[in-house]
Amino acid sequence: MSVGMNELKLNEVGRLKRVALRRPEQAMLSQAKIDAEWKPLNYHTRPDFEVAIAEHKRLVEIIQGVGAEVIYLPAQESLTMDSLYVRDAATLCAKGVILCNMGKPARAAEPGVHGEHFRKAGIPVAGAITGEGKVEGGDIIWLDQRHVGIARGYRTNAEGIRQFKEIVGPDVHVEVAVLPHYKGPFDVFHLMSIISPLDEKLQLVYSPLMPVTFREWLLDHGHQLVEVPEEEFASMGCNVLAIAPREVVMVKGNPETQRRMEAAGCKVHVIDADAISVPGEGGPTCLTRPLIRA
Ligand SMILES: NC(=O)NCCC[C@H](N)C(=O)O
Repeated sequence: MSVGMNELKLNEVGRLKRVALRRPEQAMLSQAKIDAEWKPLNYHTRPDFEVAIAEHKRLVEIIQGVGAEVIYLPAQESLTMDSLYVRDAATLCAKGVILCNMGKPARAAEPGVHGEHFRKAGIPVAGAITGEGKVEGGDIIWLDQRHVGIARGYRTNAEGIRQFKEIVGPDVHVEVAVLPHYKGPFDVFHLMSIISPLDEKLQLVYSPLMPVTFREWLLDHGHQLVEVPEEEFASMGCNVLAIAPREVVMVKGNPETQRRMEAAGCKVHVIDADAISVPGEGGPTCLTRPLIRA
């Protein structure tokens, strides 16, 4: 089936043309807010506000380096500093943005703020996950226009997946990856914790925690896998943002993963992320909500 003229191109690897972010200044607001929130939100350590601002600026420069337009999401009283991780509150379908319904209760207000801002900016909102349905954007990867992977885990439930399928329609194959318990319901463990697309048929994966059916499905569809070594999983080696095909942003401290991606022909930008990624476990994919890709 051909892609209609006004359909969004759905993939996670095309050159970024438009992307939404929220700066630490609007998500974290101040060191006092960070100090009040980091433990209740289950962060590993206390992020430093000034370091976060500097690290985020560098990420933005890299993204703008491929010509992407950056849209900044606003601050809002109802948001916690988890709102830095803008990917999770929305996902996409061919007709526009789908607002999510967060599996982490403390993040419940985020999709509403995304929606309000997108509507004001003229970005089409095509649907929303509601009621008992839970979906977070980090649990969804679009492989192409007609194939999408979604995780069933602690952040995305069966009712959320049912609603997502209804919104994307019968022409899209939705492959469900049932995640393992791993560290339990209070940890953050998304589909994108174990897979990051690098190119159309090239995926960075952490196989030890991959559902067998999902891994086999990728292989059956001709995908090649670059493996993250065990010692680089906890340091977010597997959370890598493609800003163009085989051009990626990764968190520093994962040299073997970097070497393997370079051996697969990737250009790798390494960012310092001691404040914006490591404490809250949100890597470059979580920090960005791509809206338009080539
Ligand atoms: N897509 C992602 O993996 N997002 C990371 C979100 C981290 C945030 N501290 C959370 O627990 O939701």
